Amino acid sequence: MENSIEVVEIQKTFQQQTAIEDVSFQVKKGEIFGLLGPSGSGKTTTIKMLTGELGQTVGKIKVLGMESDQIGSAEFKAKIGILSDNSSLYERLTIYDNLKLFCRLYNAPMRRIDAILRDVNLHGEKSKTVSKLSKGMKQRVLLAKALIHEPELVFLDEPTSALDPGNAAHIHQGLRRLNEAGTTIFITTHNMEEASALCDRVTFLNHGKIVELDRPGELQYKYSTHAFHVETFDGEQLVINNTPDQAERIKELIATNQMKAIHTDEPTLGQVFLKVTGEELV
Ligand SMILES: Nc1ncnc2c1ncn2[C@@H]1O[C@H](COP(=O)(O)OP(=O)(O)OP(=O)(O)O)[C@@H](O)[C@H]1O
Repeated sequence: MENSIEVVEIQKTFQQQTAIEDVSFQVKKGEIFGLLGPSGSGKTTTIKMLTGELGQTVGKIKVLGMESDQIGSAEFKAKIGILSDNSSLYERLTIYDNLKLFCRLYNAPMRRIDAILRDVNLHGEKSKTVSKLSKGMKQRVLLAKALIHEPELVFLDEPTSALDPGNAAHIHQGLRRLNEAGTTIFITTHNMEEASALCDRVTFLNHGKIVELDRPGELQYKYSTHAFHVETFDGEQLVINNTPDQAERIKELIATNQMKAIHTDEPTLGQVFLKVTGEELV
């Protein structure tokens, strides 16, 4: 399958400090790929290198077939969307007028505005002035701005960090629809539930290095003890190994009507991160 992003052994050093060290990965076309890591692990630095805002100190980056010398060009910018800390809006204009300006800038059809406003749950608020919006509302307008020109690849740096659970869920739905229509999505987050729910594959970044990369379900399986946690009607909590010699025990609990509940021992993605790095993802 074609790759939208190819990163080979990159390193980024700021003065004396190495922020990214020997990082390699590929993002397939049409994938939702999550870059996960705690604060300071290098997520934003990675996005900035992928979008041309920062150059890498060492290594090779290819995005949508373009190499470092073309990354950041007008042709490149027309094909990607970015939501980051640096994204900004015209505070004195309304939501609608902001999006109208960005439509003109990107040569996107004006009819996109209503559709994108519905996706970010702001259709009823389009006449409001940006300076009067809450942080979460501004974040949603910024997301609309990143997507207005229907880019084939979008970079979203913590897209739902300022949102309440209802609006985060609405954005997730919108991102899934966008992805189903063919857009590749590169997302950074330290929200493990968001990553599990959205991403086809995730990579864990810790102190600037990749420590895992796989499908969320595969990582959960890999770091599971594969035991069953059983609760009986007597209130007993049992841990039974998933091995052939333990099958009789489970059969007996069911046959004697003692089995109240049974769960597998799959860790959450956050617990996997803790197991891999010894650090909490906060
Ligand atoms: N312009 C810069 N100059 C010097 N150091 C920098 C610069 N930008 C980032 N760093 C350092 O690089 C490391 C990675 O920072 P980065 O912002 O990429 O982390 P992050 O994972 O995005 O964190 P957060 O989740 O808090 O946004 C940090 O130690 C940070 O201090």
